[in-house]
Amino acid sequence: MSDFRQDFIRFALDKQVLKFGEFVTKAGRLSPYFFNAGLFNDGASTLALSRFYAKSILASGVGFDMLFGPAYKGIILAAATSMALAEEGRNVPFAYNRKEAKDHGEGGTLVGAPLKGRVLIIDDVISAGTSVRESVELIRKAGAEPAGVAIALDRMERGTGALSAVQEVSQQYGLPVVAIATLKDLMTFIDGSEALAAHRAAVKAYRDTYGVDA
Ligand SMILES: O=P(O)(O)OC[C@H]1O[C@H](OP(=O)(O)OP(=O)(O)O)[C@H](O)[C@@H]1O
Ligand SMILES: O=C(O)c1cc(=O)[nH]c(=O)[nH]1
Repeated sequence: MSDFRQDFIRFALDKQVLKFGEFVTKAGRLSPYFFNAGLFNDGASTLALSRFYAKSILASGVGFDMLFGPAYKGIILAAATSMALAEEGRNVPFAYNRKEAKDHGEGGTLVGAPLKGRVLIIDDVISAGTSVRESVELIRKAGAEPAGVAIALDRMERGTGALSAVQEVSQQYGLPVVAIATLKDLMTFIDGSEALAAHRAAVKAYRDTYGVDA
């Protein structure tokens, strides 16, 4: 595991964004861990998070001309990541959408830079892939080209079929999905931590039941 992925897991645990316990996922599964990106909720943690996104995007080599953040959580993620990319010498425009169309002023659902060229979608997690599907439609409708999806944590678990939602998105749209860290990275981290030893068996059992191969 490259260092920034390990650092990201440590950071998410420190901020209690990543927690162990018993959580019900959107798919109704009882998960021994949960990632709540809404808890990156101050300036310092958002700055650190945005730098992790920028690192993983640049390390992936994915080509893109601008960022798109789906409402609501994607909005802050796209804005913050654009700042971290600018720090790295990549100043790219960003755009986002409103969940409900505005019927006065400039109107519509799209805000920010005009969607054009290769657009990288920035979100926290992919569960069923709904948010990505909607983003791809918006981007194509505007005459631009989806370039990929950047997320924070890939849980690497099956959707309704044999593939994970991340793999389905990749396959269906031919888009690379770039995650700062994956369940595999989390398991490597747990294996190296005595303090987390008590959670090892539950996470492994969950992966054995619902997981997909890397
Ligand atoms: O792959 P999916 O099934 O779409 O699930 C993932 C999406 O769900 C959450 O957003 P949500 O739509 O709940 O909106 P929010 O950003 O306003 O919380 C999350 O931020 C992703 O965008
Ligand atoms: O599957 C989900 O609903 C889910 C899992 C997770 O770890 N984090 C999240 O925001 N949603």
